[in-house]
Amino acid sequence: MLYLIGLGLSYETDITVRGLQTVKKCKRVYLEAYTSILMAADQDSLSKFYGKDVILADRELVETGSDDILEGADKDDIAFLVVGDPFGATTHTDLVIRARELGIKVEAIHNASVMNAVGACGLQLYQFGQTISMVFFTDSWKPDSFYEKIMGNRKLGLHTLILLDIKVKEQSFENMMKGKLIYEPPRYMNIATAAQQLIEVEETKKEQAYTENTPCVAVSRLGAPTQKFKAGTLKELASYDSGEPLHSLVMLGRQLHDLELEYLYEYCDDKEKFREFVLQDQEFFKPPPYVAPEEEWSD
Ligand SMILES: C[S@@+](CC[C@H](N)C(=O)[O-])C[C@H]1O[C@@H](n2cnc3c(N)ncnc32)[C@H](O)[C@@H]1O
Repeated sequence: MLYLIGLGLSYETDITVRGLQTVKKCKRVYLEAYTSILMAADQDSLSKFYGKDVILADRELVETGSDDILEGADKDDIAFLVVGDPFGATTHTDLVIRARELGIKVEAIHNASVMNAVGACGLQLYQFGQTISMVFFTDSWKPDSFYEKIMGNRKLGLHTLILLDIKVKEQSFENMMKGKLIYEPPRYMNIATAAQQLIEVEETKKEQAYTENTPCVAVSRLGAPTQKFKAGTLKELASYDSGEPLHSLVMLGRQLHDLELEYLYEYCDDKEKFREFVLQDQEFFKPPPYVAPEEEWSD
């Protein structure tokens, strides 16, 4: 059996009881180590906590070497650990499809994910539209397909959860050209970079999917002891020091409920100013007032 086990967001002890019992009985335990990190634990502390070896599974192993992970899983139990929930954000459906092809049974043991824990900032999950991902821009590569998705969400008045790039086991262009297998230190996008890149894209597109005064919420280290939220405009967050990773950003939609706004006041510098920005931003994509059709009266 292949078990996909969610680890939750921060501590080694965030695993569920059933998840832990399962890990303990598995012959091999893999830790997916490239789409997220546990902020208060690592491979060694997990290994110690479970009392068994934990094998790091990088992107290459998961995407091209999945048969190694699945070897023997028709007879033995194998665990594949995923930070958050196995089906949160980046899903591991490829691995499940491959297991099915090989006749291997699969079971998922779920846990909290950024996709639901983000509700801790006070915004209601029901009011979110499509989630988007933002990658680090380079001088020559600035992928901006997220812009249309934000536009779509904002037209419907919905909030947008923006997940930020993580770069692990990346090679520099120079080392790649020289054929040297040297990896750069891991990089995690912070809130200021994400806000600056959003502003840069709007300045290029000029379609006003949002403006630099659009209110957003910075969500840092959800579920960790140092969890923090900051509400402000994109421009304000473009110079915000968000500290250690991980971070996500939420851009507000027009349909902000009064209770959501009241909750956010706790995280902004100036309530009145923030409220003004919210009201101003709600003018975008506001549907025209309803006009009843003229009734046709016939004698
Ligand atoms: C590709 S997603 C993986 C999500 C994970 N499987 C889950 O279910 O939570 C990784 C991105 O989600 C966001 N993220 C994940 N955990 C977070 C946390 N605890 N606090 C803030 N953002 C987080 C970050 O932007 C990070 O780069």
